[in-house]
Amino acid sequence: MKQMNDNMVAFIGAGNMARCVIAAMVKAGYPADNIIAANRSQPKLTALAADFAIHTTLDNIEAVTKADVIVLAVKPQMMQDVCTALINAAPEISEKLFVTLAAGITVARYQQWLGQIRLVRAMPNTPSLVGLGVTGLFPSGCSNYEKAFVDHMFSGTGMNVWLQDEAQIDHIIAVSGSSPAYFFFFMQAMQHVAEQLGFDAAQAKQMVAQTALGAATMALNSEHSFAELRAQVTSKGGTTHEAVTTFANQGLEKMVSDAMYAAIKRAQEMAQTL
Ligand SMILES: NC(=O)C1=CN([C@@H]2O[C@H](COP(=O)(O)OP(=O)(O)OC[C@H]3O[C@@H](n4cnc5c(N)ncnc54)[C@H](OP(=O)(O)O)[C@@H]3O)[C@@H](O)[C@H]2O)C=CC1
Ligand SMILES: O=C(O)[C@@H]1CCC=N1
Repeated sequence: MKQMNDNMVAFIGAGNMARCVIAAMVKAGYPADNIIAANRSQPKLTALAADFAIHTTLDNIEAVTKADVIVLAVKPQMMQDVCTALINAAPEISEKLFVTLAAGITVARYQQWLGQIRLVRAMPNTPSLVGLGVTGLFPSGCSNYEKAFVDHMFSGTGMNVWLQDEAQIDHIIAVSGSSPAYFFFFMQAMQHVAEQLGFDAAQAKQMVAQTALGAATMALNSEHSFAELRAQVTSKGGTTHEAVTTFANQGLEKMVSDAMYAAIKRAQEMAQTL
């Protein structure tokens, strides 16, 4: 068995999420020399090589042939074509460990395309880029060493959550995979109003992001529930009460619930159709 950091990890697809995971791995001390990224076009590879000194190639087959661990990081709609091309060109890769980042593609589907592979479905999120992500992990057919390796591989992304049931991957998409976008949307709306109120764009963005960071840091370091932390801000008869009541009256909780269930429904639909 190799030492963990001696495994060669190949990313197939070098887009947003691959970059986030690679950044987290390298920052956590994974040797850049043992990471290779393949992409169908050059620009993102050039940037990854410049930023992290990893190996890169335009040839997916070259990457998987060199790898011990193959990370599938293309869009779900591309996945079947990519997997089929890989297995046809290099059937021996079915003995390697696979990790997939894709939403909405089940273990059963990968097995149709690639055979009885050992696979971890991973669901990271973009804050992995700064080591403050959450990654859901669901293993299928893996050894304890392989699970330990994947845990190690994602340790720099932030927080790993191992899942017992494949359906929970769709749930973690709603809770943490997609949710950075919810917070960015909320912050975008706040920035817009801050600008209407006369703050310049850069200042408004910084004030909103700093407040979000402060609130999240308080919550992470506090025993209090979100409701209790909210109560600490909300003076009786004061300004916060008016703002929060406006959210409540306009159905914020239902809107959040509807949005999260819509994300889950979409993942389930993708699992039926891809
Ligand atoms: N973004 C996110 O927040 C999250 C994404 N995911 C999952 O991660 C996966 C990737 O998403 P994301 O990084 O956002 O998508 P991107 O579009 O940013 O990245 C996909 C990359 O795949 C490349 N690509 C496409 N076809 C091929 C091919 N045949 N061979 C090699 N490379 C190819 C694209 O190249 P090119 O540059 O030429 O287009 C692109 O760089 C998805 O399956 C998604 O479900 C999971 C969790 C969170
Ligand atoms: O939007 C998507 O489908 C991907 C999966 C989770 C975040 N982005």
